[in-house]
Amino acid sequence: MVFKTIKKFWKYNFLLTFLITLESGGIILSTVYLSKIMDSLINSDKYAFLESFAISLFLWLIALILGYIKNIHVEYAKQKQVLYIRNKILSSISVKSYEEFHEKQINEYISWLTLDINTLEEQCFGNFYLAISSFTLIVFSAIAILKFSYVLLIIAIVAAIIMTIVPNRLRKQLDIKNTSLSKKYEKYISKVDEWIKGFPTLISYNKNYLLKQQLNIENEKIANLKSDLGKTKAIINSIIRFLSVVFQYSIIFVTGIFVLSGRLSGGVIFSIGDLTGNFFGNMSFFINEVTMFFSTSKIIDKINFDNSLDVPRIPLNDNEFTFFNQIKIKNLEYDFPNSQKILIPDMNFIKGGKYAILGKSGTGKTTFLNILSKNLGYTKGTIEIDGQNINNIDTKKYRDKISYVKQKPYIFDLSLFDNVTLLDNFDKEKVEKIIDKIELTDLENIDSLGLFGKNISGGQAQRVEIGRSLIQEKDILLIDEGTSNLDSETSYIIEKAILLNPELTVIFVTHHLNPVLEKMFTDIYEF
Ligand SMILES: Nc1ncnc2c1ncn2[C@@H]1O[C@H](COP(=O)(O)OP(=O)(O)OP(=O)(O)O)[C@@H](O)[C@H]1O
Repeated sequence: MVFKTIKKFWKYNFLLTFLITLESGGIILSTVYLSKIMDSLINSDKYAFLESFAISLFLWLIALILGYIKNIHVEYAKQKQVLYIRNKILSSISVKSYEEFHEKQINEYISWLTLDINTLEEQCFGNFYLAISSFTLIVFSAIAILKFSYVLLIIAIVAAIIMTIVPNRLRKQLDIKNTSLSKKYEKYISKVDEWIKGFPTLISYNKNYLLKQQLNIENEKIANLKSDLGKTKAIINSIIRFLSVVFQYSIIFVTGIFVLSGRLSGGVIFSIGDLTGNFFGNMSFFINEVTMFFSTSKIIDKINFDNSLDVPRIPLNDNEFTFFNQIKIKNLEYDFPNSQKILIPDMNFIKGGKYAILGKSGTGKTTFLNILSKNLGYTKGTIEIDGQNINNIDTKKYRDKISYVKQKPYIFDLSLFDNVTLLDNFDKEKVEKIIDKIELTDLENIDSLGLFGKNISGGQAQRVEIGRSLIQEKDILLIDEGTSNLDSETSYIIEKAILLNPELTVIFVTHHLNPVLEKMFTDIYEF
């Protein structure tokens, strides 16, 4: 994904490589002029001294200006590319079905969008531009060294090869450790989320200490992994630095011999000192940067981007789906991955009918509603709507006809209005009518209901969920104990309003069937 991104933004990257190359050229050329400055001093040549001094300074200033322009654009290009990957991650999540989404822990997704993307930004893209800069400095230093003596260049090249090969095995270890740290972070976020959210429960059982105890176990694991990773990085760094010092001194030694034997002028020793410093310094930077670039670019590869291709998935059946007559459930069975089996009784739901589903806890009522709303796919038995198996109906079109009030309502950190409309453009009057119907007018002026509905009661949250499904005006309404937290008077008012809608087909899972409303149901099924 990282390479694809770099390719996609090739114009920026090409421009930056060009700027970096010019900057590096300026730096190295000014260094070459150092030997000229020294030679002019040795020869007491005033004019040559002034000329080479001015050129060297001028080249440095140019390199500084180019560096400034480059730095600004590096940040811009980095952000563009990170934004692109963020968007790709969001697309890959957005196209997931209910089942696909639940294959992973929710916090893994959060980790992709926070920790992983930050690692990419800092360590991967950051190192990419640094590596280009180091590489161009190495190449220009090599050319400059060649200008003085090919023997010196041969030593430099041999050194470069050795420095690249020696810590190779350690580099592979670094890859593995980086990937396992990223996975550990995903689990860590899950744990933090789990125990922080559960803290109010811990308080009421006087078990506050569990928060520290449980999270400290994870903290220690992360700390150990990080220090282990740091050790590997430090060893690689030290090996490269050691080799670079050895080779740098070798070159200065050989240059010294060449100067003493008259093959090179005395001033060269000054340039060669800087050039080898540049060559080996940047060689060790380059190796580190490339190592980090490759090891962190793999972090994002665990995300399956294939499903986020810009083309939409091909619908199973392109025909508009309309519900005319009846839904038939026959021999339906659901097997959970842990081999838990749910057997669902045969049922018929006629259009406009009102149905109650009763049954003991754990008998599969929620599972059935999840299958009927196409959240879960089924393999055994059939669900037919007007004779058409729902497996053959395009999921999006199917959901345009069906609303599902879940057992546990989810409230966003938005106003009541936005929570009901889910940011859709509904007519204001229509929304107000619904808010009135679910008896929540007193919440209308609150800025936000709070994350997970922390500013409202459990019963109010349930009513928001009901309002959300009613405003959509779908043909079929599934309710999973949607009024269980309401007082009997409010639940009576709301249930009655729903049951009085002649167009709506209602399938209502409940443990508290109101005896007065019982006669309004077309049929009652028992699980
Ligand atoms: N993701 C899952 N993996 C494995 N088993 C599950 C999963 N979800 C539910 N179950 C099991 O399936 C059974 C049916 O659960 P379901 O939530 O459908 O029951 P229910 O009738 O709606 O219960 P309640 O009335 O308490 O809401 C339960 O025994 C539950 O343990």
